[in-house]
Amino acid sequence: MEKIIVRGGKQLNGTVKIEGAKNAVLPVIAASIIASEGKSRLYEVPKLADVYTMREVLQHINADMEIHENVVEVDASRPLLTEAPFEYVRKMRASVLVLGPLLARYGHAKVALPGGCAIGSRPIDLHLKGFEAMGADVNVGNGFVELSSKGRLHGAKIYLDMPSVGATENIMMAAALADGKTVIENAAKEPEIVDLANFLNKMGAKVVGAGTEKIKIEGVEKLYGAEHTIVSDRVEAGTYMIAAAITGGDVFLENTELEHSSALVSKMEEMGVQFFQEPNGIRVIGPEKLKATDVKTLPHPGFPTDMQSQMMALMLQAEGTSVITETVFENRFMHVEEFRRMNAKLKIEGRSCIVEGSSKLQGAEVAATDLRAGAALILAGLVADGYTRVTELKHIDRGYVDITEKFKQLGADIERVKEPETIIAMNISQKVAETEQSSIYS
Ligand SMILES: CC(=O)N[C@H]1[C@@H](OP(=O)(O)OP(=O)(O)OC[C@H]2O[C@@H](n3ccc(=O)[nH]c3=O)[C@H](O)[C@@H]2O)O[C@H](CO)[C@@H](O)[C@@H]1O
Ligand SMILES: C=C(OP(=O)(O)O)C(=O)O
Repeated sequence: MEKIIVRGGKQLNGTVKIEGAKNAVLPVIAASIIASEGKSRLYEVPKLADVYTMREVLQHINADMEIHENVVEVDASRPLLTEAPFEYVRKMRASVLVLGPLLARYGHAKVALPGGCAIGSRPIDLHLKGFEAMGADVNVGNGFVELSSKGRLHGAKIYLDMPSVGATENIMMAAALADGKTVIENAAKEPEIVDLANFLNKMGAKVVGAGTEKIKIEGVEKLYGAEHTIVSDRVEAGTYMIAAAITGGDVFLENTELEHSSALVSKMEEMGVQFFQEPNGIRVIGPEKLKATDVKTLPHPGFPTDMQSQMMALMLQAEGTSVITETVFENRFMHVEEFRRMNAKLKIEGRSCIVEGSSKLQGAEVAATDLRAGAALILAGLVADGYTRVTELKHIDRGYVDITEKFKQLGADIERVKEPETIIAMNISQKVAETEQSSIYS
């Protein structure tokens, strides 16, 4: 079994490069299969497990996707299959984003229904409501959702009961090839939605209003391959902002901008953290003492749920009591139990978690329950006494490129080890490791 082992107590300083966003690249790759002519070339693609899963999905349906370092090329000009089985959806829910493109291009799409996951039940009813409004027949059965339309989809006015990111993306992609005009009301406003709209427009689509609550799409007959640079990952950036803050360090985040992280930055400023926008990135300086604050997760531009667990790690070090309220997902507090294993004082009341600050965190063996929870446990490990061993790294690998190397470059005592090789591979503070060996590996 692989583990990330962190020894707390190091202040982080230096520069870290932020990758292209996972939540932008996945829909953009899905959109690239709408192009029946020409290749798409994508830059700043993060080398994440999810990107490789997306390649498996594309290869399964007969599209060609090549990854060369941070550049991805997609050629979907051959006839495609229109079915994606459960093995991909199980690994990565974003596989459902091929529904809109396949339906629009072929009038048929069949994808395994995603189940619930560690953060909630996550239905796709709003995606289906949108497709139905555009003229698709929707059949759900035997663990699959099957969509079909007689001829081209038609434009429609679609109101989303909540601003779902995935539903907005799927509907936008389907509407790009539909006959007539589609209007999505109460659309999601995330920067990743804007990135997808920009890519679709480069492919020949006519999308306006992305980033606002009303998106208008005038359908066209054909889309073409296009070149695009993926927007930078605001959640990866936020994770390193918290790393700087929690260790009282000074970190420069290259390839990111404050504008996409306003809610997080405001909250961290309230806690005493300083931010400086510089030409090519953001400098973050942690204070000597952090102040408590309260946070409620909301759709963008509200505080992102994908930063909730990392924020909890930071609040555990603040002076005073903080409250986090999770409104986006119904069950995104699985990390609370893991933090408690590190001696954190946390109490869940309904959709809120009361976080007692100034915790003397202790290293422990803890499991990443989802990708952000995994990152949050590493952050807590940076300030805990002794060694924190984080397991279930497959979650972390879905969302973070080279997380161990990046933290090490900033000065953290951190290693990723395979269990049998643990003792040999550990070169973190070798002397201390030797003296504490019995407690670390017991
Ligand atoms: C690949 C990707 O981009 N993932 C992000 C995306 O996920 P995802 O697109 O799945 O998230 P949504 O915005 O769709 O989900 C938000 C809420 O709406 C509910 N819902 C959603 C669709 C639907 O048809 N019915 C319904 O009830 C969900 O259960 C959830 O409670 O946005 C989330 C919210 O910012 C982020 O945490 C994820 O990192
Ligand atoms: C929940 C997340 O992703 P996904 O929607 O891909 O599970 C995330 O990125 O935090």
